[in-house]
Amino acid sequence: MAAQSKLYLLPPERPIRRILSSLARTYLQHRTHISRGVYLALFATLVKRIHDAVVEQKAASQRAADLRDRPGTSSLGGDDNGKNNNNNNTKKKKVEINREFVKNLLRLLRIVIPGWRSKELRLLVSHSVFLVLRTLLSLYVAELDGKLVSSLVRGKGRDFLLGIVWWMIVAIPATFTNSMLSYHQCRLSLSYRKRLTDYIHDKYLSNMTFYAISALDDRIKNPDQLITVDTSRFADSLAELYSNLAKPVLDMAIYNYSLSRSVGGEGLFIMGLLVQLSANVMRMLTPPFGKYVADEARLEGEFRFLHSRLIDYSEEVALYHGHNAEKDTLDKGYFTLIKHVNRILRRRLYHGFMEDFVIKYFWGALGLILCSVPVFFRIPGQVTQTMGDRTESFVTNRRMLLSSSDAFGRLMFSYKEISELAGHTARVSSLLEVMDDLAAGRFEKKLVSSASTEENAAVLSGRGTVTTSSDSIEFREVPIVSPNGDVLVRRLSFRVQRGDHLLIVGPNGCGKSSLFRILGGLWPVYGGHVAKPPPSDIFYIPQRPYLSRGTLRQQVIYPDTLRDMHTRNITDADLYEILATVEIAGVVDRPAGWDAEEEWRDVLSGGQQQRIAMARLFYHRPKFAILDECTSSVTLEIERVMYETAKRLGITLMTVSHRRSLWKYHRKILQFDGQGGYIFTALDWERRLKLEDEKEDLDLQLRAVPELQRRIAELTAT
Ligand SMILES: Nc1ncnc2c1ncn2[C@@H]1O[C@H](COP(=O)(O)OP(=O)(O)OP(=O)(O)O)[C@@H](O)[C@H]1O
Repeated sequence: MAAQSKLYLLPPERPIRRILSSLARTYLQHRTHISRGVYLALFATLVKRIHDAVVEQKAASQRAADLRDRPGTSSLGGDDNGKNNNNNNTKKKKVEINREFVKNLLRLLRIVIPGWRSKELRLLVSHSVFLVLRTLLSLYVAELDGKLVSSLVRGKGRDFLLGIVWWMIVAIPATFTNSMLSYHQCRLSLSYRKRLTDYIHDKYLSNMTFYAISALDDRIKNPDQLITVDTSRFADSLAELYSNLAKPVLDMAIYNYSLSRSVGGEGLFIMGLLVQLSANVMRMLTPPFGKYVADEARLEGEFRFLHSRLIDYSEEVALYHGHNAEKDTLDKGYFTLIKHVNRILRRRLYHGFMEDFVIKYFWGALGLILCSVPVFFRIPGQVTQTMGDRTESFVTNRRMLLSSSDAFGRLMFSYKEISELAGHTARVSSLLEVMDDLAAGRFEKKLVSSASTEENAAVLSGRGTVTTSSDSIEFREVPIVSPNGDVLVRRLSFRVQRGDHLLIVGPNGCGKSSLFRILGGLWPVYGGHVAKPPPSDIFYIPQRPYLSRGTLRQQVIYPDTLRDMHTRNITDADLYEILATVEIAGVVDRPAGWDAEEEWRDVLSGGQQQRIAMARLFYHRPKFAILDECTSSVTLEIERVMYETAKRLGITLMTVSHRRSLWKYHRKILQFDGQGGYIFTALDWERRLKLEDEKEDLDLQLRAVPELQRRIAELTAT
């Protein structure tokens, strides 16, 4: 053993060499104990770091909980009786590889890999099997390479040829493994995306989150981009990272083990330290790529939104000849995006330069030094004598080292990839977090200055109640408050029973539509009590009717499906009759009839769209209908037909309109003055019309007075 542990230094004459030689001898005598000590120390450091991290994580969670529980920073309730969160200090989150990232990533991982028996885990396992297979094959190829070169150096043609045959045979499983690896990566990415999209869709389309996210909250500007693009990028990045991390880690472990056997564990350890040191320096100099990625995704989303806005309003913009103004807006959006992308490119350039220098050249030199160890030093337990053996060991070691340093390089590069994953994780997590907050009734919106007055703040801190089993609609002392804290009406009280057709009037922006948003459960109730029938008994028709994607039939029965229609025993002939009532049955005469699919918003005129919306009301026959300026584009005759049919079907109408022609269909009136006041009373429409006519006459006469005075003055002067 002592003889084996002898280290030969060439040449060992000088005193310093002698000291080194005796030190080496002492080391070799106690080699096992020293190694155990070093490994134990490393293990203790690792345990301590993990313990510190856990303690700090707990403290951070406690701090976050304290902040959330503090009065004034969170709101109560959900759906109908929540209230606004007045916390305007929207946190600017840093995108970094920190505990927050790990926490978010773990949450997303639980979504994309929901359990031990999930398809995703099975895919990961088989992916890992192929990863191990590939590393083992590469190891075998490294040894084969060494043997081939050794046979060449020794001039053994038969061995060489045999080696080549093996080389070709190994190529078959090797190439298959490579293809399977990329196949698994793509499958994993797709599965992750599907899981995440399903999860987000479930949340986004429940509790009216899709409405609240844009109307009641300021934090997410473009949920469409987050759901479509960022989710996909996160899935790609996660699937890619697994192979980019798992493979190099595995490679490094296996290659380093094999290398340590031929070049000695000490050399490898020292080299590992040097590499770690330089890696730390590199990490410190690495720009925050995660934040850059998140910012780029946000800017891209904003730029896309500007384009989709132009498409939505193309007709209006074209009629205004607003293309130059729109071009300015688009150019500005694009410029901001490109400026950011250019900044990232420049950072990548400097970073790439540093990375290449350290990884390829500095670590390459270290590798060569390491490979030379068996040539200049005798490693305990190794017998290296002939030129052929030395060549074989050098070639094998060099190949393994190249693979190992390539693996380490990839691990280093993967720091950048992890940063980018942190960016995608932050984006997707922010969406999930906001959706959770909205579901719990916590909103963050910039408030108007008037919201901070004492009186308004008192209104905003209140909380109302809602019941959904009433046969009438009643507001009892309910404040009308816009999402940004503007108190439009302090206490509104009225009651509409079935048959009490209600007309709502008032100046623009006084809160007429807001009343319906509160009634529909879109806005929170800050006080008083709202009693209403269940949602299925109230139907809403806006001024600009919503036309969904799908067939003509689906436009009339929306949001019912074909199956719902059949359950209700309604046929196409019934639908035709409904369309005939509002004089729009002609649309069915298209070639595909009821099954015609078009972008209905573009192919129907404004008036036709309003008629379809009215037909929808007659199909559903609810107990109450909210008609928000929904006849503004149709003739008085069609309007008459619409109102009379609705009343005949027993629908109680709540109309917002400035048209006098509609007064006669209503019994009650709710009149806002635009200053926060209102009158709720019976509507004697004939008397009211007469009074309005009289008032208009007097107004006209009053307007003529200055002209008459001027004329009298002229006549007096002459
Ligand atoms: N999502 C929103 N976020 C913030 N403020 C809003 C929102 N929707 C409406 N408001 C504000 O609430 C106020 C009342 O709006 P509302 O739509 O109820 O007016 P309206 O009386 O129906 O007016 P009009 O006759 O013009 O339709 C307006 O000042 C408007 O700016």
